[in-house]
Amino acid sequence: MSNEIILTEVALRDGSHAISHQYTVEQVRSIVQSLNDAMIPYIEVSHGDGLGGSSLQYGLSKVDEMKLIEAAVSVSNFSKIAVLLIPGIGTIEDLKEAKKLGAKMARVATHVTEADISKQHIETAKELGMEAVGFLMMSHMAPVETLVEQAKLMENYGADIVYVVDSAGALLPHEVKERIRALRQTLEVDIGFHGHNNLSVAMGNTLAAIEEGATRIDGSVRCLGAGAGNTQTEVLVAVLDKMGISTGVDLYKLMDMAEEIVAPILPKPQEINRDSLTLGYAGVYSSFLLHANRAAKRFSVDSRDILIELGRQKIVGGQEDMIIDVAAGLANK
Ligand SMILES: C[C@H](O)CC(=O)C(=O)O
Ligand SMILES: [Mn+2]
Repeated sequence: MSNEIILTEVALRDGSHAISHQYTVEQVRSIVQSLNDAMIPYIEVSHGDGLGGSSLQYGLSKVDEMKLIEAAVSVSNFSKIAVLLIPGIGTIEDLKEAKKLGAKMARVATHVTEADISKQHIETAKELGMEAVGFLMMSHMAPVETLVEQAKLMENYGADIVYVVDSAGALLPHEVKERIRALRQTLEVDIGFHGHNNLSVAMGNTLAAIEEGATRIDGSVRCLGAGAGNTQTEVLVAVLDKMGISTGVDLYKLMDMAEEIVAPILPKPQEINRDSLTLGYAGVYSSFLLHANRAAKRFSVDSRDILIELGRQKIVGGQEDMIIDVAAGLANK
């Protein structure tokens, strides 16, 4: 277990799902400024579904994400700005534009069995002089051997770090352990973990990942992420400090910004309610939560039934239109 952990704050990307992609330039500026003051090493800024995500399918952004990235870069002299890119949603051109605006890290995300589509994006990120991260989403859906094989592909393409991403918040601590352990035994590069708190085990999963050798960890202040949110960054910093693990982050400053800057912009406190619990229970992509809530209202069906059916059909990111399909199907039954 390492005694140093490098954190990436994801509220300005994963949290975009929770606020229906309505971040303003002013909000991004004040959040980044205060995260920078608290010495958070990396801050991710993009549409919730990554560069190019603003669309009818995924949800329209209030403000062009390039403007948000530009604002973030303009107020951070310590923190590095990261962007998320899902090949097929975001393009190489989007990545070049983000790099031009000052983004330093590209996190290239694919479904856990589809790492091969990340090749040109990881290679381009490296050619552009960016740090490249391979981000294997919905990691609960593949056996450990497949995860290892896919992570190895990302490493071979040039990724500096490969993440196990528990997009559905469905993994339990022993499952995180076996995944991180297997990656640690196989890969040369750093291993990361990104959790969601739908089953209330994001913190336990994160600590399990760290125990097995993960050194790059994601969190969101006030759990501002999709579903019930991510591992809560300010809590994680406190817990790691108690364990003698250094993050370099100023805990009081992080607590203050969470309370005074982030809490007031939450539409409602992030909590595990029956819908977010169902995400973790059924193994459904956390960003489907608000889409399922809207579809449930529109078709007068129980959102839990929609989520359970999406889990049964193994619907993954990029198939948001299936949420409507499933809801309409349930309404017709
Ligand atoms: C596009 C997704 O929201 C990426 C992510 O944060 C996850 O899979 O979890
Ligand atoms: Mn996430």
